[in-house]
Amino acid sequence: MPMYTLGLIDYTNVAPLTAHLRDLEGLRYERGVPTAMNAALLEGRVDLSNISSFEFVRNAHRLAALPDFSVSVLGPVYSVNLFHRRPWAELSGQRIALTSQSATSVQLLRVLLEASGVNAVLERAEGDAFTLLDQGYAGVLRIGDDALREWYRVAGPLGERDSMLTLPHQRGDVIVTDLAQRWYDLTGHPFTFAVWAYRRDNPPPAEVVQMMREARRAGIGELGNVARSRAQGMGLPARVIQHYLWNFRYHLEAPDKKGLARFADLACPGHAPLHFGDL
Ligand SMILES: C=C(O[C@@H]1C=C(C(=O)O)C=C[C@H]1O)C(=O)O
Repeated sequence: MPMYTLGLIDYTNVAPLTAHLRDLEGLRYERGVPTAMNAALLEGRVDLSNISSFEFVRNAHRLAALPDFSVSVLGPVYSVNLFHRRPWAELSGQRIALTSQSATSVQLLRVLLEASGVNAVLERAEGDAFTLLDQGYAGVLRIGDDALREWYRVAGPLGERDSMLTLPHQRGDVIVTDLAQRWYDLTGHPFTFAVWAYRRDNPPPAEVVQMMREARRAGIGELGNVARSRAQGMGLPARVIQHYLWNFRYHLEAPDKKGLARFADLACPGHAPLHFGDL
């Protein structure tokens, strides 16, 4: 195989898909946050990567996606959160801090605010949710592992016998709104955060896709081990990580595509038709 570069957004939510990726001759890996991998794919530095679904939609004229890979959820996601002190409906005219790691979640937030008639001031600002709230932001958008940890500071602890579903959404005056849950409440659809995309003129070799499918089967098949190995680095109980992981829909099924199509129309009106490869 000629040199081929596979990009990886290295968040815990993709660990079941990446834990068993193998080395193939000519294959190299490049890791980064979503906005870094979006740019790497569009600029030709990686050949195939999980990227923000919004960037896939925005560049639908030149990209295609693997037909059966996604990071989607139906209902809560736990790691794409708006942290806020005032109720959601009172965020009009208030400043909300956005992470520069995200493309999709920023657009999801815009869509959800607009759907409830809230007109907030969105600004880029880095830092953990609690620090930014203390600095005067009325809301802070966080994604990925940091968002999961900060959610647990609000919602935890989860006892051995507790269910994740009964954890609180508020501690003191800090409220956490899970954006995927809010999307579900609004539309009844799953939400697709990431797809595995490539430039249409550069489809992936079949052996790479085959290896990725084998890795996914192995990773999902031993989710408990994947959760335990990620839990240490995350500083969270393995049972929290395990629930977090099995909650994802990793196969881009028909309901996920419907949700993605709805998001595409809301976030990027006039986009080109979405193209899924026949691989
Ligand atoms: C579920 C998540 O989804 C990620 C969010 C992304 C974005 O906001 O652009 C991109 C890729 C996803 O893997 C998360 O970050 O927790």
